Amino acid sequence: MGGSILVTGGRGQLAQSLAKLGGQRVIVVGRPEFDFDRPATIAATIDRYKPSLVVNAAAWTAVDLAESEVDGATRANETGPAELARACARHDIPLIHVSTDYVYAGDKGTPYTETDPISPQTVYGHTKAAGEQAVLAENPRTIVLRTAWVYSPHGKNFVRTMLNAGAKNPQLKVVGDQSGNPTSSDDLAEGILAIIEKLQQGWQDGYAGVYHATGSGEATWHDLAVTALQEAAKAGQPMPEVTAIRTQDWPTPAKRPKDSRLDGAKLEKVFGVKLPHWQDSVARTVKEIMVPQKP
Ligand SMILES: NC(=O)C1=CN([C@@H]2O[C@H](COP(=O)(O)OP(=O)(O)OC[C@H]3O[C@@H](n4cnc5c(N)ncnc54)[C@H](OP(=O)(O)O)[C@@H]3O)[C@@H](O)[C@H]2O)C=CC1
Ligand SMILES: Cc1cn([C@H]2C[C@H](O)[C@@H](COP(=O)(O)OP(=O)(O)O[C@H]3O[C@@H](C)C(=O)[C@@H](O)[C@H]3O)O2)c(=O)[nH]c1=O
Repeated sequence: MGGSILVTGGRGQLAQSLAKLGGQRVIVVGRPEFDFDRPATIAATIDRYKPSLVVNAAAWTAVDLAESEVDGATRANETGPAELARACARHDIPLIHVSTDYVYAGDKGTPYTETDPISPQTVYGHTKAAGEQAVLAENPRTIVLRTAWVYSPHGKNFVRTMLNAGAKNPQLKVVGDQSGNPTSSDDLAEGILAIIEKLQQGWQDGYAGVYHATGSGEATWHDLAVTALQEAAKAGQPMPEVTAIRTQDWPTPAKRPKDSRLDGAKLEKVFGVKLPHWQDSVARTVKEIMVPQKP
């Protein structure tokens, strides 16, 4: 398996991190060339590039909007990935498909392991859960990575939202009763590249299945906001007052899991991959965001 690595989701956080860190082997495709809303583009892209492995980093990630845009979310998160997995299977191409902590209900009270039952509570979670099942069924060489709370210096993510909000407002309110594992998009990309290196030594049947792949350590959204804003303050941005609020005080169309912490032991055991602690990675990411722009 020495050929190219095809990454879908071109302008997205994870695809951009893989493009940055993966070297010349990585080919990134995005819309309009590769579009889950136009299913003919899926097999056509595989036939065109004939990759040795595919990473599916394309998805509908607008959690609240998915509640009212069920068809679009279903095409991007379920039926599109199913077609992609079929196209890969026809050519024996391994597929790494990225999924989410939002497939869990969030009421377990301790970190989830991969054998715990899933119980999505939102359209986004349902479509991602159905996508996981579909890709695993369509291609026997599929690895599903459930990640969570992804942030990066680019794109739309909670860390950037907080930095922008903190630059404009002296007071912010952020939920402090939802827990999870913040994950740097760059760290996840490094982890995926390490998995691919292992796969290059030969596919083993035991590899197929679901893995948790998140940053080490846990946080509430309030913890994440405070850490990001403290790092920004070190670079000169005024530090706002950040009040921890309850979920019911920040109503959203889609219900977020209360506690979606994921246990990453399986990924470490099978592939030797453990992602860095979120606090270190948030500090690095905020520094990257705060670099003064050249005039
Ligand atoms: N962001 C997060 O916090 C988390 C993400 N994940 C999962 O990680 C993966 C990567 O997420 P991330 O990089 O943050 O996502 P982004 O939202 O940054 O990027 C998603 C990409 O998917 C593309 N896309 C959306 N719909 C379609 C479609 N119908 N056809 C083709 N491409 C499409 C978008 O294209 P365009 O630029 O053209 O709009 C975008 O480039 C996804 O599977 C996501 O579910 C899991 C947990 C947390
Ligand atoms: C912007 C903001 C949000 N919140 C709350 C709302 C919500 O409960 C929580 C997170 O907000 P967001 O809507 O930004 O994050 P959200 O879109 O729910 O993030 C999720 O995205 C998808 C793609 C995933 O797969 C998940 O792992 C997760 O990262 O913070 C505040 O309390 N204050 C704020 O100022």
